[in-house]
Amino acid sequence: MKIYVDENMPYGKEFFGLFGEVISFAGRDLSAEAVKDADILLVRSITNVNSRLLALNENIKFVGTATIGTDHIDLDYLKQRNIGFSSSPGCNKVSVAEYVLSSLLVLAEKQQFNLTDKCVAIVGAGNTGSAVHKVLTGLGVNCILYDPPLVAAGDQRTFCEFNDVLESDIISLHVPKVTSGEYKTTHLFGHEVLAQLSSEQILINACRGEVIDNQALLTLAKANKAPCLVLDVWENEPNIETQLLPYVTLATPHIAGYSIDGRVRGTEMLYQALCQFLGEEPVLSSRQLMAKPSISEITVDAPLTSDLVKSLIHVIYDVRRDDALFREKVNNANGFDHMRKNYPERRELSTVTINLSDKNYKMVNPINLSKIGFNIHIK
Ligand SMILES: NC(=O)c1ccc[n+]([C@@H]2O[C@H](COP(=O)([O-])OP(=O)(O)OC[C@H]3O[C@@H](n4cnc5c(N)ncnc54)[C@H](O)[C@@H]3O)[C@@H](O)[C@H]2O)c1
Ligand SMILES: O=C(O)[C@H](O)[C@H](O)COP(=O)(O)O
Repeated sequence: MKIYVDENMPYGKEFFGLFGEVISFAGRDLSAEAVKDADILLVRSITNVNSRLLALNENIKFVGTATIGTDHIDLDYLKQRNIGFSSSPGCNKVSVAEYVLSSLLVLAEKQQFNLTDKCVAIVGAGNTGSAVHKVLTGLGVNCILYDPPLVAAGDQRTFCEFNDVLESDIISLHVPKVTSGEYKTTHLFGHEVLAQLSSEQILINACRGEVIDNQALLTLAKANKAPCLVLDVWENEPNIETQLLPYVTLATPHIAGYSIDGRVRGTEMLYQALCQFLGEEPVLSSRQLMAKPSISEITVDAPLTSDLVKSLIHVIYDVRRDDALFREKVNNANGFDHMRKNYPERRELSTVTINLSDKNYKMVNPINLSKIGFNIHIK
């Protein structure tokens, strides 16, 4: 069996080599000719899988994407051809939440505000939106949720209206790319909506670039009328509108979900889905493959103030590293993809145990370190 696996899928050879010959490929330039003899095709978000890519292939049985988003896959076409499919829902939701958390801590420090005085509107309350909700409420931050499809589906949580979103101090976007229909998300934040926001507000996009009209944003930014921006995703990646960069406070090349834990989880979820598709029992897990994190324990001997909690989070992940690297590399040839391909190791907070005394832990109310993601060991 020939299994074509994107070269940026960690442990792809280890997991998928168990089924047959693994052929790795660069995701952006995959051609129909190159995959014409694939039995299994495993991609990331940068490969469009459609009738054009699979036109020369008569054997393909299964397509998988090690990502949450599926907007690069023509699911109707796969169904028509009876090709099995799996994505990796939720694989990197914690990584995205930790990206948002780090970004807000950086902005609170830079602009000298207290996050617990702010209201965060989470647009899209699925896997990533809910993970963002969990970490922020773990810090004691007030959040509201906006998600009309979930309201229509009977989700019992409390949801707000779009007007409430526009009035929030901070807006964080977590919707899929949907190009048509009642719940269309492309240019959900177009000129008219963006023009209603003020420079006092913060707008974070860590879902898909097309959810914000980047040209409208640039026009408003040039007129000093844009909100404070955190952009991980952009229209037309990797050929993004670089004129936007000076107006973006934290800018990164679509790496919010790039903790190694999240990326490996994506591969492992595909492995499990493929085992199920082929009727085989899984024999390998990421635990057997992944290295121990370089920091696995931190001992805290003082009362946990919010400043100390911020330092703990930033020891593990500080988005300023990625923002600096991006600004340094973005104008090089293939700068956007180069940084994604060579992304420095980043672990999730759950790989770290915080040792602290019962007395010091009680001091952190209303901060809940476990909800934020750390393991806690009370001495
Ligand atoms: N930057 C990154 O690295 C990164 C990582 C993971 C996911 N993503 C993107 O984030 C998206 C969301 O991921 P998820 O795991 O939360 O997906 P999900 O499917 O679990 O949740 C998406 C939610 O958005 C809601 N939604 C859909 N249309 C909406 C609309 N018009 N208005 C408000 N809500 C709407 C859905 O009802 C759903 O609850 C993915 O589709 C992917 O594109 C980006
Ligand atoms: O949808 C997702 O899971 C994310 O956008 C994912 O992190 C994108 O990473 P890529 O597949 O482009 O490497």
